[in-house]
Amino acid sequence: MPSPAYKRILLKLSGEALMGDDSYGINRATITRIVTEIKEVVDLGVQVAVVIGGGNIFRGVAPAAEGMDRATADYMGMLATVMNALALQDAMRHIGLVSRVQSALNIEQVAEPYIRGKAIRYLEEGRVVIFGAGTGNPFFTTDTAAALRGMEMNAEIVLKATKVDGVYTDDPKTNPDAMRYKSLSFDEAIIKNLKVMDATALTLCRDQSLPISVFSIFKQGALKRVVMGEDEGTKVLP
Ligand SMILES: Nc1ncnc2c1ncn2[C@@H]1O[C@H](COP(=O)(O)OP(=O)(O)OP(=O)(O)O)[C@@H](O)[C@H]1O
Ligand SMILES: O=c1ccn([C@@H]2O[C@H](COP(=O)(O)O)[C@@H](O)[C@H]2O)c(=O)[nH]1
Repeated sequence: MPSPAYKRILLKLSGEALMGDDSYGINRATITRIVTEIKEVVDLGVQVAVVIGGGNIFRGVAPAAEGMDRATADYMGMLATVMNALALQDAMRHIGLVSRVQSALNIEQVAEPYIRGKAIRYLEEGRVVIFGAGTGNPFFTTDTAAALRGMEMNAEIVLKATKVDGVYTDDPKTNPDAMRYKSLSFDEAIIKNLKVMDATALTLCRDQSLPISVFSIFKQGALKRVVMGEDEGTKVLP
């Protein structure tokens, strides 16, 4: 029986992926499928830390945020990720997966604060740690939070589970001729401005030699295939 390629991963889950076919919010069947896939890799002995995005909730209120002070809108976005983190934890509990939510914003009646040592301890105990509220700072994204927490957790790789099945030469949603990379370097992704992940996140990962794997969360079994080191999605490498 082949063993997983990684002992500890940082999984960045797209907030929008939780919508399933709905136009906003959290789709129950979709979140259940996603946590079931996470459980499969936890059952292989892989330590899993999760950073969750907020696009499914935040983009729904985006029209109201128009013209709003940027930092205020960003705090709203971070709170949206806390809601997703709680929903994810609840869905995990339903399938018998034990997790802990840590928030980068102090909201202690709702979630424990982010404490690096405690998070690492949870991972060593086989618990999934879900990081909410991104980095806790406006003007950043949850991709950057994934890079940051990935480094802090000493994860071997950041897995970006998103709506597309890899990094393309151009945005595949707007350019049907875009071609998918099997792998590419951080420098290439940054220089060509391939917007699948923001430049701050890419630069952080490059500087710390933390590889990234981009794959589709809609593709059944893709997470497990990436964890097993199989050919799936795109790898961004130092
Ligand atoms: N060169 C590219 N290759 C692949 N995807 C690209 C590229 N350029 C732009 N994209 C777009 O980037 C999107 C993924 O990044 P995005 O930040 O929007 O999502 P996310 O971080 O997964 O979600 P969320 O913000 O909801 O958490 C894809 O849906 C795709 O349309
Ligand atoms: O560190 C962070 C992370 C997020 N935000 C805000 O939240 C939303 C939702 O995050 P996504 O990465 O787009 O899923 C984001 O648009 C920011 O407004 C933040 O300010 N700081």
